[in-house]
Amino acid sequence: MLDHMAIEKSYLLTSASPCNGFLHSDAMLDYMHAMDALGMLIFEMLAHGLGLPHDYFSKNFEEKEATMIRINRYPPCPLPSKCLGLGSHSDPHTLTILLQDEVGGLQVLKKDEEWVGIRPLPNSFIINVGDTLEAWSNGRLKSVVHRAVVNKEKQRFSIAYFLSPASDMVVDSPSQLIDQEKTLKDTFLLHGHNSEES
Ligand SMILES: O=C(O)CCC(=O)C(=O)O
Ligand SMILES: [Fe+2]
Repeated sequence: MLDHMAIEKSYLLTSASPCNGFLHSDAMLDYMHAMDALGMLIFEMLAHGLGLPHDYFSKNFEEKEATMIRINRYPPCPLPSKCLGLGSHSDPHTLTILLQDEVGGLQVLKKDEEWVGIRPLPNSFIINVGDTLEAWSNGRLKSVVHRAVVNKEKQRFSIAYFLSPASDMVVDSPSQLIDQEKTLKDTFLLHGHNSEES
């Protein structure tokens, strides 16, 4: 079952992570399959909202060799302002489905360059549009810049599932999303933020 999935594990700040048992487990594979299904549903809703055929995005995700999962662990830090949790970045993929625990630490950069904390909500996912989907939608969907900060008391976990189409697929904006105001050139004007992570 693993052969069509690329699994990347990343333990931030430590290599002694209690996540080890989860990797390669049935629970992990079940989780990834559930995220694939949720991702396709979201793609269909986005396509509908953009006036595109319902499978416009989702039909490109048969190949999953570039889709990956990452488990992030952020240990507590006595001097949080001096610690790098996960630095400022946008996700380069299409969609990120992020599950975070109750600790909190995710922040999003608003247009006015202010960082705002994303309060954890029980039983919920955070869905990020990535750079590839921003380009694919000719800039209609925005890839958001975000980071994760740490705190003094509690360790924090998050699980990020990054959906990607086949790695050799040419991402081309549909003609329905190109007009006088949104010329195709805009597609390539992705914000210059660093996508060093993910
Ligand atoms: O841990 C978080 O809340 C953010 C994780 C993230 O942005 C990532 O893994 O790309
Ligand atoms: Fe991210």
